[in-house]
Amino acid sequence: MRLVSAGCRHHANDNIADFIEPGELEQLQAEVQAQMQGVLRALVIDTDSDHNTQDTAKRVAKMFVQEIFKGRYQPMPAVTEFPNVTRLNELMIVGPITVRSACSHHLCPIMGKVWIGLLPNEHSNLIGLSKYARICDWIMSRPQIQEEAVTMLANELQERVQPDGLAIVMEADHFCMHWRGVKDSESKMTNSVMRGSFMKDPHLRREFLSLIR
Ligand SMILES: Nc1nc2c(ncn2[C@@H]2O[C@H](COP(=O)(O)OP(=O)(O)OP(=O)(O)O)[C@@H](O)[C@H]2O)c(=O)[nH]1
Repeated sequence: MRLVSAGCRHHANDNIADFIEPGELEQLQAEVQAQMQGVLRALVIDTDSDHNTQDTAKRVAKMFVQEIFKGRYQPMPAVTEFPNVTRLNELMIVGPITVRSACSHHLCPIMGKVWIGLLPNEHSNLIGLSKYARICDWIMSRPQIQEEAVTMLANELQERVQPDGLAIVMEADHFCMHWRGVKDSESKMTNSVMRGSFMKDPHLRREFLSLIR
């Protein structure tokens, strides 16, 4: 309700941490548990006598809220920014960072890897290496589609680091294609975002792409 009156978008891959008051996340998880119990009932699973599913609704609610979709409910991880004192302006690459996400359409897992390339300038902020993986995990721990996930990650890094160039490549397995539906277990999705000097300079782009192979 507060989200609606504030005009705040709350799509599957949006973060709503600013609207969660202390104690509300526990209430939200309890509501997910109750609704999940209803889903199991609708699936005609006798959770009273089936010892394997007695606590499934509780486990699934905890998994959604505290684990696999935590990037919707928790604030962005703290990121310390350091000034670029030595004026680094060479290509740097972080990766492969492991990606664990889920597709917005079927809530099936997306498992993959991300590579991040940055060309800082003297005004850029440098952030600790582990923070790339933390920010990535925060963005990916939501129901996503891959195209929007890489754009969200790029926007977040652009804002923090303000580099001259930013490149992101993501390669992932989509279990909605492997496990169900078309059942094509070999195909992967690869996409990229190239900004600033990676867009303008084909040599830089080639150097990045050759180093991540
Ligand atoms: N573009 C894009 N599509 C995705 C992503 N993850 C899953 N999908 C696709 O989203 C589509 C959802 O399609 P629908 O036709 O509405 O659903 P469906 O009938 O269950 O589709 P099938 O998977 O073909 O059985 C499927 O083709 C999925 O493969 C993603 O990250 N990006």
